[in-house]
Amino acid sequence: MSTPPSQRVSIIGGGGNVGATIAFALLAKGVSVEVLIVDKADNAAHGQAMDIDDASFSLPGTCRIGTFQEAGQSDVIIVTAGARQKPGESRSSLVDRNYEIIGSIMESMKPIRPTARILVVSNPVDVLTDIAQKTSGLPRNQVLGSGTYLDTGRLRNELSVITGVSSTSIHAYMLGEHGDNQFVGWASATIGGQPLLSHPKMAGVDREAIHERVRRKAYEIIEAKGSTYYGIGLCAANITEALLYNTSQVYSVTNYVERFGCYMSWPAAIGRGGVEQSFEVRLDDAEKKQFDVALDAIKSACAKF
Ligand SMILES: NC(=O)C1=CN([C@@H]2O[C@H](COP(=O)(O)OP(=O)(O)OC[C@H]3O[C@@H](n4cnc5c(N)ncnc54)[C@H](O)[C@@H]3O)[C@@H](O)[C@H]2O)C=CC1
Ligand SMILES: CC(=O)C(=O)O
Repeated sequence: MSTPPSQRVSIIGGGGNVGATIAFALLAKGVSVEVLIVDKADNAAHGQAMDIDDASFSLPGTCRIGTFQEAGQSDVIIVTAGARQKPGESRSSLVDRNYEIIGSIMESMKPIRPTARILVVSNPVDVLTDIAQKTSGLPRNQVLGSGTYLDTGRLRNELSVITGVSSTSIHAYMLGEHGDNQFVGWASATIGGQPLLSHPKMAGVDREAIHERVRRKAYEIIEAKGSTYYGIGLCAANITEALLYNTSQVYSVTNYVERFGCYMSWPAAIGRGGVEQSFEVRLDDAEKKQFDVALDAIKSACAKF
């Protein structure tokens, strides 16, 4: 396509696996957007941008390499830059390596367009989203993270196999933290208006085993192939689509929840302005305890920066 589309999405860290996969997923979904790949590794960014743009010949979007200044003027800025987990390593252990990267990226992009929306994907995503908001200076609703959207997809796939219902028709969320303290919102989960737990095929199911498989899925993939990128590629593309097309889709993203007093992975409606509504989710007593652990972990990590 010779004329770039009018909306621009920049991916900082797009020279790496996650950023490049998000770029490809956005274009492959048919989103009419100019994607800019920005990375401190120029050569990797150049290569990824050329390779991804090769896929655009039959699509409405385009892809090219970009600068930090151009990224700062984009409609949506996606951050995937930084270290990733080694096998067996937790997401939270990345914070010391990644928090300075987030701060320096925000500085390099300034002045940031006041209407830009920032989507953080780098880990630990809940804490880094808080740092991105503070260092970018943008309003809280315009700075969000991919949160437990990916974990929610993993959960719904598990539940789909058990119940025989499409994962898109199962309303169940992984909540709290995109990390070891994520938990399943069993008490609020429904299928077709019916509580999930009253579905006949859920009787006798080992719920703790499901929770553990979802919680450990990233570890398992990283152990086997070094990193994860396809799942998050599509999740981030879906969130970006909601931001560009004002769809008000509900995803469990990292968003600032006023009543919790911090960023947390929690269901929210996403539209052009960023986070439009954050929802109250009914928790049972066991889930309330898990919630407290996740809240405490995020708050104490954020307090260090
Ligand atoms: N939130 C989620 O669900 C997921 C998050 N991730 C996270 O995404 C991040 C990226 O993972 P991968 O793409 O696999 O890593 P990668 O190593 O393939 O790519 C990281 C890229 O960041 C770039 N980079 C580093 N510092 C930079 C800076 N200051 N400015 C610009 N670019 C910079 C590197 O040059 C590299 O190209 C990790 O933190 C990982 O944990 C990964 C999968 C899922
Ligand atoms: C790496 C990571 O955060 C995930 O795949 O969930």
